[in-house]
Amino acid sequence: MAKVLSGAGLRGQVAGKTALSTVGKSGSGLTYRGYDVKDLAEHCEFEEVAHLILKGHLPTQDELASYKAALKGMRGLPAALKDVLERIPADAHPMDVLRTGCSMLGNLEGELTFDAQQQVTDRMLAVFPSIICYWYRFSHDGVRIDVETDDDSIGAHFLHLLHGKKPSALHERVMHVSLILYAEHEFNASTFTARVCASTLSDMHSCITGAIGSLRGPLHGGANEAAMDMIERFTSADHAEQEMMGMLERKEKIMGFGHAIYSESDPRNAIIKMWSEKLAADVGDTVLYPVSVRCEEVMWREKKLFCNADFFHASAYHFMGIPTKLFTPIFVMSRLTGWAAHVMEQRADNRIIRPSAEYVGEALRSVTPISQR
Ligand SMILES: CC(=O)SCCNC(=O)CCNC(=O)[C@H](O)C(C)(C)COP(=O)(O)OP(=O)(O)OC[C@H]1O[C@@H](n2cnc3c(N)ncnc32)[C@H](O)[C@@H]1OP(=O)(O)O
Ligand SMILES: O=C([O-])CC(=O)C(=O)O
Repeated sequence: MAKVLSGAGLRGQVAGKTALSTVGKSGSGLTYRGYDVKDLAEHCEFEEVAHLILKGHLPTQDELASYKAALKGMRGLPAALKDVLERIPADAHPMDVLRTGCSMLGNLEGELTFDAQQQVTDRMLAVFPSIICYWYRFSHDGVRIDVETDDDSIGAHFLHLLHGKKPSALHERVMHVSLILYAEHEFNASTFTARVCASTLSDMHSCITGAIGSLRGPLHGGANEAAMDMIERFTSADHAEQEMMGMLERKEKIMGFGHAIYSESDPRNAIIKMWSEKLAADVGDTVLYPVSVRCEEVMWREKKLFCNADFFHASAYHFMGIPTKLFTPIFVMSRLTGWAAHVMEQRADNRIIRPSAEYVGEALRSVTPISQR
């Protein structure tokens, strides 16, 4: 049964055109430029998908090699950006760090004309893992890390900087899958933020900085972090069930479940769940994965609510030793591709986005002089 899309939150209203992805179309849950996300997650590396989304086609072997080499060469941080990152306290939220980092990059290496849009996007793609890990390691471990690794991929670069050693092949593969799953999703809240900003003919860094702010909230990208905070409180599957029933009775919102567009499942869930199970076996987990599975069962049985892309990302990232507060920044490292491609698409056929409001305030009245109020 299709979800009824109407009501508040602009639900069900077409707000523009896109050739980038389809969300919730029957027969293919999610496609990027016509390719099923399942197919992409099975056969591709994230950089191939980034190339597809940003440059319009899946790369050849040579194109991929030169794209990766170009990205590898752009991982370094300007000194002024390092200075800024070193001043941000350890208890800041990493999403705020990334928002500031992106904005500062716009001051140092601004997009002077739209001809530079691909170049500034590639630079952000290469440097976001460096920004987040440089700040994290400096503020938490007191070390100034060298961010210019020779890792083959963005995901491996991130894990290498975070843990100080090259990741295993399994972890690198999971990062590819995760970044592919998060890369693009039509007119979600953060992408729409980016498009609204783009429609004023603003610069790429402003569009992306705004989108990071929208992704941060727990109703959107922040749900992977919120889901982890919840599941790590549960000591067993039975305990999870008992607590979930209480939360449902109290009508609490349970993060990582439900979706604005999908009605019965999020096609990304089965994929990340399968990798979470593999990682659980790899680390010998006997609690977190069974807890997560029970949460999924209870929510479906009680409310017909299903896991969205965020829920099994929580356990998967945890099994790879990633601190919970870095979960949503990983989403940014990936969704940047979708955001930037939407900015480019908006610019290519632009009209300022400016809807109307239904006025529900006071009728016309006159101002009483301040002495008489
Ligand atoms: C990658 C992503 O951004 S995916 C989304 C990540 N966000 C989350 O996981 C946060 C939790 N989920 C939610 O808050 C919502 O499901 C959203 C924001 C994703 C979608 O919101 P909406 O489209 O407004 O949800 P929808 O209209 O389907 O809600 C129907 C009912 O189910 C309830 N519901 C929806 N999701 C949940 C949930 N996770 N837990 C409990 N109840 C829920 C709603 O409160 C609503 O109840 P009501 O009719 O009594 O008011
Ligand atoms: O589409 C949405 O509303 C949220 C979502 O799943 C995403 O942005 O990946």
